[in-house]
Amino acid sequence: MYEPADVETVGVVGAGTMGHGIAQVAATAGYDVTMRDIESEYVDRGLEEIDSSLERLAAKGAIDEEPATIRGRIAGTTDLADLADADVTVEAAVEEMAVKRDVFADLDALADDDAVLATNTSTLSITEIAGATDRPDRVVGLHFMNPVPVMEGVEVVVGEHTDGAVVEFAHAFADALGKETWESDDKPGFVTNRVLMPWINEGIRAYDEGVATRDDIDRGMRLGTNVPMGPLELADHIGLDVVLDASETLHEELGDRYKPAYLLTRKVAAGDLGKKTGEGFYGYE
Ligand SMILES: NC(=O)c1ccc[n+]([C@@H]2O[C@H](COP(=O)([O-])OP(=O)(O)OC[C@H]3O[C@@H](n4cnc5c(N)ncnc54)[C@H](O)[C@@H]3O)[C@@H](O)[C@H]2O)c1
Repeated sequence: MYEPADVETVGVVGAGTMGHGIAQVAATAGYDVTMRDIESEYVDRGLEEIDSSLERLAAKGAIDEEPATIRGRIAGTTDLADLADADVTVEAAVEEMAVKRDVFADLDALADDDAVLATNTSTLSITEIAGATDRPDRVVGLHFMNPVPVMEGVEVVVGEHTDGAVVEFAHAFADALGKETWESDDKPGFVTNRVLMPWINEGIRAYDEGVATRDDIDRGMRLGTNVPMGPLELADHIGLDVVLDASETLHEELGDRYKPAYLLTRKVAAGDLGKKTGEGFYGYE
C-alpha cells in the first residue's frame, strides 16, 4: 500500500458540482489530475468553474500558488482510459447505482492493480459498488462535502471488504488535500446524510404545510440552532435532484421515516433543482 506522498496522479470521474471541486483541491495539493465526464461540454464547464473558483481564492489570498499553475496540473477528458495511470481515482458521477457499478467495472479493468478506487457517493452502498470490481478490498468511500474547496470535512466510508490499509490511506489522502476526516460504516446515508436528509425534508414539509414562511424556516434554523444554512437554502445549494435521490435511497433502505417530502418531488419533476438551474425554493440570478 502506498502513502499519499507516493501518489502522482489523481483521477476524477464526473466534472459536475463535486467532481470539479475534488479535481481542484487535488491539483491545489500538488497532484496531477485527470478529470473525466461523458461530454466535452460538461468537462469544459467543470474546468471553467475551477478557473473562477481559483481566481476567487487567489483574490482572498487563500492559495499559495498562481491559479494558472494549479490549473496547469488538471487535464480534462471524455475518455475513461485516460485515467489508467491514476494512483487513486475518486468517482463523482451521478448518484445511480447502475452508473457507478459500470464506472467501477471499467476503472477496475484499466487501472493498476494497486490503485485505490474511491467513490464520493452520498448514500449508495460502497460494498455494492465495490462488488462490480475484482478489487473490493481497494474500494473505499471518500465523501467530500459541498463546496469541496471550502468545506473541511471528508467522511471516510468503510465497505464490507475494504482493507484496513486502504482505510488508513483514505484518511491520509484526505489529510494531504487539507481536509479533516471522520469514519462511517457502510450503512445507508452513512453518518451525515442519515441525519441531514430527514432534517431537510422536515423543513420542506414545514414550508409546504404553512408552518412558517420559507425565509422564517431558514432564519429560525440558522438563528435557533447555529447552522450556517437553513434546510431550504441548503437543499437549493446541494441540488434538489441530489437531495431527492439521496432521500429515495434512504426511504428504500430505512423505511417510511425517510419518505421524501411531496414538494421536493414536485419541484424536481418541474426541473427546479435549486442554484444549478436558477430556481429552487429561492430564485437565483
Ligand atoms: N451535490 C452535493 O452536495 C453532493 C455532496 C456530497 C456528495 N455528492 C455525490 O457526488 C456525486 C456527484 O454529485 P454532483 O452534485 O457533483 O452531481 P452533478 O449532477 O453536478 O454532476 C455529476 C456529473 O457526472 C457526470 N456523469 C454521469 N455519468 C458519468 C460517467 N459514466 N462518467 C463520468 N461522468 C459522468 C454528469 O455528466 C455530471 O456532469 C453523487 O454521487 C452525489 O450523491 C453530492
